Amino acid sequence: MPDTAAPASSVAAAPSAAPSAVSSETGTTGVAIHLQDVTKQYAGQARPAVDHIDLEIRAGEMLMLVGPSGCGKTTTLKMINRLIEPSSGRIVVGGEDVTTTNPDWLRRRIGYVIQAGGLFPHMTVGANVALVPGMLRWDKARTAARVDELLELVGLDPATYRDRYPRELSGGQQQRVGVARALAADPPVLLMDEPFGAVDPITRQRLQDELLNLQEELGKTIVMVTHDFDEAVKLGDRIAILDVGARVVQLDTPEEILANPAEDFVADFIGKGAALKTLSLTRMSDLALQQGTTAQAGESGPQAAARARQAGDDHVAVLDGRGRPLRWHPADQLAAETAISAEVDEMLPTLARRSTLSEALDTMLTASQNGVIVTGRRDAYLGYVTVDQVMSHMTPEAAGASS
Ligand SMILES: Nc1ncnc2c1ncn2[C@@H]1O[C@H](COP(=O)(O)OP(=O)(O)OP(=O)(O)O)[C@@H](O)[C@H]1O
Repeated sequence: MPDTAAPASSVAAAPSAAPSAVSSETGTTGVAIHLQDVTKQYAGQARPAVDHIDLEIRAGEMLMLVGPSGCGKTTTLKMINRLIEPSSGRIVVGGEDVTTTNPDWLRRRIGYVIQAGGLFPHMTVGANVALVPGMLRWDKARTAARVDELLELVGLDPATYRDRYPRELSGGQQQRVGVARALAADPPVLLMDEPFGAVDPITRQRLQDELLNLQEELGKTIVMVTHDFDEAVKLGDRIAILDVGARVVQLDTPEEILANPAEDFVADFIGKGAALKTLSLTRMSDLALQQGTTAQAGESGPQAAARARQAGDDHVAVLDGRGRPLRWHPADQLAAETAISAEVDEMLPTLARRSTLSEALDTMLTASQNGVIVTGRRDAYLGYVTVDQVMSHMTPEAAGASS
């Protein structure tokens, strides 16, 4: 992957009239992208890196590009925002032929995220996120509000992180800032080139979950290059499997690719574990969530305890003011708290509703808990599932049926 840092003009987003808020009501949602007979011939290379590719990416979908090293994934991705100029063919984004568009303008309409966030080390987190608003000449107040809103959106407390430098953040936090920066001007399209390639497996899983939750809220069109087929299965609405010259060997849902690989090439690529991987296709959202009793920090303990007793629950999920889970608390102990404390259990096992059942089992085993909390948009509590629910879903009789 011939990539190091993103040039300033490639970091993100939308035309100057873009709305300033990211929310399901006002946010810009995805648009379709169509690569029509696109070829890239690099100078001095015997064969085109991308050879007459035709690819339709649907509005609002997350499309994963996978394939062997050097098959042209990154070249295909970068032609969409013209970081690489196609040699021939047409690329249509949101109904508009962008092959003739001013590339700078185009790159502001298309968010771009690379490994480790591609942050500028000499700029604070806030300044990194404010890059595109700066280019679009937003005024100070609007930019500052937007920076805080985006940091919040990607799960970083603005007051804590806004003035830090990238070196003062973990890899996962840097990656979140990279996503915030790419979303700054609310672009309809996000291009992601191995965004989670540089982080450890646990952080990677968390970032994937966060991206799924974020995407549920934002509905962008996301095109992502990954080396990791499991990541493609987990995140992709559809997966494009490419061979040399970016030949599209199969373009379909993860379920369909695993069940019916189009060619021996695909079967080899997805590996012998395909049958097992189908287990990873069942998501938490396929299970009936248990609602449980919830209580908000600050409210009366005895009242919450009484609600739990009435519902027959011996534990209560304590939530913060935004509905995010803080901890599990034994109901009988709550009865002694006049106002329920906002104490956080750092080890509380939580998963996004689009996480897979194998991840749920992993999480429960790691935390030695027999249940896991399921969160949705902005990490808000949705309910929980128990280890028994997960196990019963994994028995052969349950395959194909939803509980
Ligand atoms: N700037 C360049 N000049 C010449 N050849 C290049 C250039 N960039 C990429 N290539 C070649 O084009 C082909 C496709 O490269 P590309 O980076 O798109 O593949 P990829 O599938 O993303 O690879 P990887 O998975 O290893 O990142 C490779 O053979 C590569 O060597």
